[in-house]
Amino acid sequence: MLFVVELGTIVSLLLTIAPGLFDATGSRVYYGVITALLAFTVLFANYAEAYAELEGEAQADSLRALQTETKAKQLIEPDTPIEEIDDGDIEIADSNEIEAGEVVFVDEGDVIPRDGTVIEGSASVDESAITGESDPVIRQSGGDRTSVVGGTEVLSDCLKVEVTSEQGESFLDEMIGLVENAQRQKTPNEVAMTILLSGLTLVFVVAVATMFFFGEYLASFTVGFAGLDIAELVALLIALMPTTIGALLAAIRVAGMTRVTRRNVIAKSGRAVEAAGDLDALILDKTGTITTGERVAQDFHSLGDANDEDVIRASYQSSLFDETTEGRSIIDLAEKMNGTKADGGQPDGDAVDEPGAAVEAPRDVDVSLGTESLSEENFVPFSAETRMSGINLPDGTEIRKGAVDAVEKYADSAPGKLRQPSNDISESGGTPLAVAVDKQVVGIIELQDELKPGIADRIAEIQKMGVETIMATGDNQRTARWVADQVGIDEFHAEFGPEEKIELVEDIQADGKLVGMTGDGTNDAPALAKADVGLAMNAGTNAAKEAGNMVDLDSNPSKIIEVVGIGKQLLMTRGALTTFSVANDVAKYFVLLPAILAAAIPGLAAMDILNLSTPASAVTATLVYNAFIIPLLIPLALRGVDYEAQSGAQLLRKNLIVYGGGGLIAPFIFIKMIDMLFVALGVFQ
Ligand SMILES: Nc1ncnc2c1ncn2[C@@H]1O[C@H](COP(=O)(O)OP(=O)(O)OP(=O)(O)O)[C@@H](O)[C@H]1O
Ligand SMILES: [K+]
Ligand SMILES: [Mg+2]
Repeated sequence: MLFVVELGTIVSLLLTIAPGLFDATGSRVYYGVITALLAFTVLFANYAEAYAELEGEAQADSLRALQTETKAKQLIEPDTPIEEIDDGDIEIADSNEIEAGEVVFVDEGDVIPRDGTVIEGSASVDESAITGESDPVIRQSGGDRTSVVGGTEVLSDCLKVEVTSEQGESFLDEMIGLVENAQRQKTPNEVAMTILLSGLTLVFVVAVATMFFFGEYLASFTVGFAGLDIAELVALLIALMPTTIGALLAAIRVAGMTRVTRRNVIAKSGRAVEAAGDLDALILDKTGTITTGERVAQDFHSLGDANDEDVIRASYQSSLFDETTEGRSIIDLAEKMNGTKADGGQPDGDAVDEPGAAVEAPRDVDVSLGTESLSEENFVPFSAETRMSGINLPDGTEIRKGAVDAVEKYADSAPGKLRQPSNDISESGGTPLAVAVDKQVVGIIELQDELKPGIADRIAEIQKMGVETIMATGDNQRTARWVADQVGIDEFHAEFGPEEKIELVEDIQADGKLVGMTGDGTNDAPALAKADVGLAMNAGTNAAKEAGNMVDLDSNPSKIIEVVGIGKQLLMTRGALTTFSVANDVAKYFVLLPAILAAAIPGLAAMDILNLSTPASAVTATLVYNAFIIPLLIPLALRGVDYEAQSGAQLLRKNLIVYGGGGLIAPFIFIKMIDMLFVALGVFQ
């Protein structure tokens, strides 16, 4: 399209130099003015594109500024336990010399040399360099918070990190490349739109060319009419072409991506942002997305012949090497209860973590937690597939804890009483974990989580946008139902492992729908990769970050709700400006046609509702409007049209009225005003 405008500019430039060319009759000044206005159109359209590229460079530069060179403490013997590491075990190296697979020690105050996975330790890390968020975050081995980003600083405690990326291939390097690329790359919708615009352009070229020959034909028998003016026909062609939207497409895309980046989300492609705006369904997991994810042990319940001590001891032992949030909290609670008497919380001499610390349910227990002989080799880590974790004691005793249905299947016998207490826990939104010793269920651990503040409102907002909300959780049916009811989610699936999550994504896609999903775990990675919008958490695992097409640097899974809003706004802005642009073109047609053809067909004067001073003034005023509307609309393209959560049909209607109606009227008003200005200034008289 821009090419046609450029050609038109050349034609009118030729006329300016040699006004007699192509039998034209206008003055050199007139053609000069037309040439200048066409050149401005080209300039403004290029400016909008160039702006898009500059913005991409600026974003890439700000990411580049985060890359720092530091010293790394390489571990000579990677297996050295973290608490035994001293100066003799480390070798200082430049961070750029470290290779993937090597293990480094990062102490309090050190900068993490490169991206990696925490393999031992738990520390608070200042990630403000990449997230801008000043609150430190916890990074720890095991669970879903294992990934660390090079350039961030350990504030307290220390970590053993296995480096996962080669020099120049870190998360940031990759993001820089993606951001630079994404700014230039057209999205599939944009490509489709460009093809449509090119098609329209072709139709207009043919139509206007036909008009020229029609003019020649009229001239052959009309006295005093020498044919249509070539420069005026070029002006008509360019006024008719949807130049406005063509020029603004790139700026609209970049503005959308910039808005996403400002929310601390890195979108790997414009396509991802656009897809977010078109989502039909959104899959959210429960723990950590709808709830805070701080699923903490509150109480132990014994069942059958077992007593509280048995349950606490078994829970404690099975959690000793369990580095998940749940596992750590079980250890905390068991240590608190051990040595806390019901009569006043007096410690009785055994190991007490925080003397006098508030305990939810003080018990009269004194458990020998019996951990002396346990070692990590006997530990059975939690997995989302088994939904259990545990330990095998040296004497052969097997202890398992996990989701009630999973433990029931695993155990030989479950006391009949198991159902009632676990249902009670679930029906208040808690998660019961059944504990089994030698395949006999001995009790239940009560975990409690909290809903994220404001989550119900955010879900309602998504639903208002016409997006179906689906919760898929590994937790049990009752807990899932309770949470789903609390937050008003449309549909929920419980007891879902990673396989079922992928199948769910595929099932929805099979209906031709676009699906979004958030996740952080290695187990979410396949489903994240499958989803049309996969928002991975920066704090999550590296597998998830690679699989998703967006990464949230703040690791806030409900951020996808904002991304959906931004995507919708992007699509709406594009829709609104397209409507406006096309309506403009229709209006310009009715201004120009009578002006250009009046000499040939006097009857057309009736169409000239604006009653413009002269045909030359009409052509010039239209071209002024056509060129300057582009820079005038750049701010709107960048800011985005006002947006509120509404269904697609409502939005479409509003769009048509505001931007379609406005687009029809605006040219008439402005062109008339420019014409009046010309009259006042005495031009074209
Ligand atoms: N450390 C653990 N040891 C044993 N069982 C666990 C542990 N953590 C969680 N579980 C049980 O396994 C179930 C499945 O966990 P998973 O992480 O797949 O899903 P979730 O965290 O409950 O839910 P979501 O999919 O919404 O994040 C949990 O609901 C819980 O019953
Ligand atoms: K136009
Ligand atoms: Mg989980």
